[in-house]
Amino acid sequence: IQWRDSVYDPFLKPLKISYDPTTCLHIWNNGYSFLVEFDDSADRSIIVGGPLENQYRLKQFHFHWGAINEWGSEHTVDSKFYPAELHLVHWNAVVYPTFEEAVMEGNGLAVIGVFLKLGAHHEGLQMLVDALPAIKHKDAVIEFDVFDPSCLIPSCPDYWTYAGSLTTPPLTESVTWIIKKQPIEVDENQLEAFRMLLFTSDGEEEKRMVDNFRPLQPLMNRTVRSSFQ
Ligand SMILES: NS(=O)(=O)c1ccc(O)c(NC(=O)NCCc2ccccn2)c1
Ligand SMILES: [Zn+2]
Repeated sequence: IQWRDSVYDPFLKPLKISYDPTTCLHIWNNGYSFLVEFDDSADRSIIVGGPLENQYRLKQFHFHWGAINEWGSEHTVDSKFYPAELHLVHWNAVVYPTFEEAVMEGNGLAVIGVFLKLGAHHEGLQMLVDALPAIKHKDAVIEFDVFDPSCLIPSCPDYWTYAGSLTTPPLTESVTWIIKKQPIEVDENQLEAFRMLLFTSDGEEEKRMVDNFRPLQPLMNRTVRSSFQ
């Protein structure tokens, strides 16, 4: 994202986020990141508005991070990397019967990206951090009863939005990206906790889960719109 090249779109609406914390199911290590998954069998945790034509259901959120604080995010702002980036993944259950089908279609997914910057301790994130030792290895999963992911979303309503893809295989061009302008602050211990996770299963030679971000890709002829002037 090059701030000066983004185009203010006055027709962009505020993003409306309504999450039900009791839809939280479990937290697990999938060997690429750690993710918190939600019950998406009904419209209980949804987003609507912003650049979106339909409402989208929350399915999971996960993070990408670096081995050191100099990099880790999958988006940059004026070529600046953040040490980590949160992705809240939603799918268009109005139009598609399943997430798997939505993944293959242009208006199938909406992912909210939130930058993490080094700073103050983040109380809401600490609940996740406290669970990480229990899911150190690939395929480890623990129950996670109640968690409200809106505590991880900055209060400032400003965002950039553009049409993009999944950042991991299958890399399908099905994502309306909504990147929040304001980062959330987390402290060094919290970032270090992410870096204690492993890509590897229990019993395998340990490989620390770090640098699980996709390299920057060319914007080509895409326009990034901003919801703010
Ligand atoms: N990183 S992202 O673009 O927000 C995103 C969102 C929802 C997704 O299902 C995926 N990708 C995904 O689940 N891929 C299947 C598992 C996998 C395969 C290879 C690398 C990482 N993860 C990525
Ligand atoms: Zn992601």
